[in-house]
Amino acid sequence: MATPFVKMHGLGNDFVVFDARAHALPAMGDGLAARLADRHTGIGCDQLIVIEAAQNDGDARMRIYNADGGEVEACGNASRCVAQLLGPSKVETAGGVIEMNPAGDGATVILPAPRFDWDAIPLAYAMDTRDMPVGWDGLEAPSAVNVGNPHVVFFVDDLEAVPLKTIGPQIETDPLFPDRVNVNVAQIIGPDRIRLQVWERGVGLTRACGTGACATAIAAMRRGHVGRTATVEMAGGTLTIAWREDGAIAMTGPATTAFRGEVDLNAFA
Ligand SMILES: N[C@@H](CCC[C@H](N)C(=O)O)C(=O)O
Repeated sequence: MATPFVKMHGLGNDFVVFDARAHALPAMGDGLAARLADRHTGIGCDQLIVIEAAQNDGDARMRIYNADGGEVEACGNASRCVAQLLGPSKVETAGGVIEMNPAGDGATVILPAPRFDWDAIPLAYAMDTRDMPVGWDGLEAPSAVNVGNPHVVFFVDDLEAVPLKTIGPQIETDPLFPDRVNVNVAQIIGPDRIRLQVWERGVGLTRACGTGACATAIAAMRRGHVGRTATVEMAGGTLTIAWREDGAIAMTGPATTAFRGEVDLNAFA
């Protein structure tokens, strides 16, 4: 039986979105999400998104699967895409409730306040998460932030000089991060401008990472590198991140529908 999906992206970070409220879906665990995400033998995407009925007071629930098939807590770029599909709403995720405010060809989404406690990242043992006394091959003293999902952020003078494709997977799987981690390498290029490259947990290098942009901007604000609003420039484009007075994070940027299709999920079982 054919199941409809929407192929969307936020700045080139791409998603296959299913609406399980309208069409019953098989469980995405057990490798189904990874098979659908495969760019050679599946539909192809960085993350697979399933919209479900809300479990609490929200309007819907969003479940997120990385390309490796692992279910994760948050996805910033997919949140803006889901905002386009659902309209103004509150959406439950494993990383907290996200407020969706679609506008034009994009959205502003409000993420819960960032967490900095070492065991909320989580890290394997206690340490200062603003200036962590750790390093890997020249990448030193990062910050760690949980914005629904775990991020480590390195500030460097020359982004191009960092071999993130090589060092990203080493840091992602370091025992310091028991849930693994998204690895952000950032260069401050102005009082309110940051350049960023992200090695995403469970995916690899992506053209943009919404939660990475949030985590990086928050880490830069916490260190006093930028003010309470900053733009974050990535290979796929730019997001604006504001750390609001109430502690929540507002992320603004585009959300694009590439095409709509149908897939026989039995073929991927
Ligand atoms: N692309 C995303 C992040 C998706 C989840 C991440 N790879 C993780 O494992 O936490 C974004 O736009 O935030």
